Amino acid sequence: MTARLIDGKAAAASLRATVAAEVAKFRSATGRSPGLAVVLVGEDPASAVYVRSKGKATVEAGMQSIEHKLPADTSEAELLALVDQLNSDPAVDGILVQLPLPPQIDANKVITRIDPDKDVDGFNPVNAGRLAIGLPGFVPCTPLGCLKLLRAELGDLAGKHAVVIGRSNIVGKPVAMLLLAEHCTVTIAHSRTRNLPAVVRQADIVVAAVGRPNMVKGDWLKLHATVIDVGINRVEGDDGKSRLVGDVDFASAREIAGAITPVPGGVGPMTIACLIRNTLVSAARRDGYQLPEDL
Ligand SMILES: Nc1nc(=O)c2c([nH]1)NC[C@@H]1CN(c3ccc(C(=O)N[C@@H](CCC(=O)O)C(=O)O)cc3)C=[N+]21
Repeated sequence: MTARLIDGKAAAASLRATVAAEVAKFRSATGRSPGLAVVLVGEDPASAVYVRSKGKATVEAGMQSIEHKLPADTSEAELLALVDQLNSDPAVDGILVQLPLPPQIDANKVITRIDPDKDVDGFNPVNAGRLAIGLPGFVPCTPLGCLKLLRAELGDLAGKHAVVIGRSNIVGKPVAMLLLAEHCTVTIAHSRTRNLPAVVRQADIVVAAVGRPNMVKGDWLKLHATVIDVGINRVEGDDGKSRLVGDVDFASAREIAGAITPVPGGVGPMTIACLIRNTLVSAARRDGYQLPEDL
């Protein structure tokens, strides 16, 4: 039997509709709209596409989108000054500085400068620390999207063995922290892991976030494992056209997995839905407004 497809596009549409309904209530209660500031430095075409879809999702949810496009030669000091200005702007509830940044700018410095209580990306060290020790804060959007898909698919995750492949600060580490908080047994595998297929074969849940096209093969999987593919790799197909593939070899994996996310249409759309979710959560916290617990 082939795996169930986990429809991230549908789950994202549903989360976005829920957020939009809550934004409408927030607006009538407080008289203002949540605001998300997105900062793009330079003109990397992929980043420009993402920033556009974030802006569109923000407006569709009834929130205010504040876009700052800066030239590629912007200095670190100029970007830090903009972050300071957004930190102190009461209309701004969320700040996202699109990564990657040009080489003259130290991304860690910029991320650290964002007010942790406006850090809807959850990349500031304060929010990474809050997640690690179980305090409320902002959880990075892609990991949160993965968790929401897993909960919808599996329900309670307690006791499941999750193998996270990849240890980045933006996906691997935070997704591992979230799964640990859900009482999973968590293994973090990476490029130096020995006998990766044997490690992955132990997993009830596989989260692949390494950025290597089609790396995880079907015969690495335990029968009926749940597979979350975070990879978004642009590759050239047999027809010479470019297409998106994940970190999981979808064709072989779907024959063994119990459920699997496609690429595109899996985790990606959830990332954006969670961004607008985090922005609403930020606005609500800043105004002392009560949202439903399970948003
Ligand atoms: N500060 C910061 N925060 C981010 O969250 C952030 C970032 N920088 N830099 C770039 C990555 C990438 N990212 C994606 C968002 C949506 C899709 C998405 O919607 N993907 C669609 C298709 C996209 C397509 O067709 O190109 C899908 O997978 O179905 C993918 C990737 C957010 N990022």
